[in-house]
Formats: sequence, C-alpha cells, structure tokens
Amino acid sequence: MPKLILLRHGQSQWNLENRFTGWVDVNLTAEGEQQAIKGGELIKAEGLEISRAFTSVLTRAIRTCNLALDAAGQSYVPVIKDWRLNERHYGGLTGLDKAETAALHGEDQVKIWRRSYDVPPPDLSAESEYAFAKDRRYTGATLPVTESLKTTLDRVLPFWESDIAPALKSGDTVLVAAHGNSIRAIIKLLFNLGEAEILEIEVPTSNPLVIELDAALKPLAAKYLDEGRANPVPVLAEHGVPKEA
Ligand SMILES: O=C(O)[C@H](O)COP(=O)(O)O
Repeated sequence: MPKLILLRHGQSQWNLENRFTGWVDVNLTAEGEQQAIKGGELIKAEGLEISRAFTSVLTRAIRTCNLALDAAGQSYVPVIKDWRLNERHYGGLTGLDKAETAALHGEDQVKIWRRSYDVPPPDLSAESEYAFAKDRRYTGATLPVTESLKTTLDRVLPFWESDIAPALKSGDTVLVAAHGNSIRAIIKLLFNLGEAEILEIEVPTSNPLVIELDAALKPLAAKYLDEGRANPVPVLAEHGVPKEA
C-alpha cells in the first residue's frame, strides 16, 4: 500500500527571526537541524522504508531531507529536487519582519496575505535584492512574482501528477520534504479540502505526517509521528490527522 510522508523543514533562521521568507534561501538553525534529525529517527522507529524522496530547491528543505534520511539510516534513497515544491513565493513581503508588517498594515491585512486562499501579497519588484530571475536554479522556469496558496497549488499540481503520484501508484513509500505552504497545497489536494478548510491547517516543523493511501491515492489513515507535538484538527479528525499544539 502506498505511503506518503510529508515533512516540513526544521526551524530556519528566518522562522526564528519572524521574517517573511518564501523563496529566500535561508539555512536551518541548530534547533532546526535537531528537529530534522528527530524527524528521521521517528521515521526509523516507525519502520518506514522509503523508496524515493522529493524536495524543493531550497537549502532548508534539502538539508531537512538529507538529515532525516541519514537519521533514518536511509541516506542512499534517491532524492529529486524541484522548484515546484518551494515555499509559497511571498512577493513584496519577502524579507520583511512579520510583526512590523502587522504594525504597519494592520493584523487583518497581514492575516489576509498569510492565510487567505487566493489573495496574493503585492508583487516582488524586479529591482528587489530578493528577485530570483537571475538565479540559475530557476533557468527555463516561468517565475511568479508573488503567490497565494491557490497559485502555489497550481504549480505543485503538475509536479505531483508527473512525479510524486506515479511513484506512489507503484506502491512506493515516498518522502516529501518541503515547506509549510507547498505541503498545505498537497494536503488540500489529497484530502479534497475546501478553501475554508485548508486555512485551518498549520503544518508543524519537521514532524513527519504519514498518510496511508489506497491504490487510487485516496487517504485511508494519517498521523503525525511526534504525537506530543500534535492536537486533532476537526476537519481532518475523520482521517486521524492531528494538529500541532
Ligand atoms: O515563508 C515563510 O515566511 C514561512 O515559511 C511560512 O510563512 P506563513 O506561516 O506566513 O505561511
């Protein structure tokens, strides 16, 4: 039976500093590294044998993937990296302090930018120090200048269909080490959640979410491996999916 392990990266430097990160390539903190290792140890303790791993082209997710595979004793597993698993592009908010932005624009506006389904933040200017067009990891890609959760899902979906779903359909156990919002996009897709329902889901850092699927990739059961950091989310309770405390 296919199994999908969704793993959000461990704490990053800008998670710690409370800055809008999106596609900026910040590293893990020492605590984030430990979280990634713990995620791998939980995968090992669960006896999960991973056939393939997928991650983004951002260091915090790649390192989480590698640290978790090492800790699980499975560093030999092939890892495919693709920008379509990147975090949601935070547009003109990229690099800003989240609390300062709320003080400037109001909590309500920031909540809309962070958690509405289809309202993107303002565009990132081409002159910004964070503009990604010249970054060679994106050569040939049509790059967004901002993204909502909806447009994040729009670019995760083709990669899901071309690479991740076929691996699962062949019966593999698949690890996806990615980001809060690319993982929320996959959860919305898999559990067929509505636009309001997905807004209730917060993905905890580096707490493996293991989803058992049937042959048509319909979820049969799901659980976080670090149950001490999880509380039930009403909307997913019927699938046994808990939420971080
Ligand atoms: O990109 C970021 O700043 C975070 O990784 C996710 O941010 P969010 O909690 O605002 O979705």
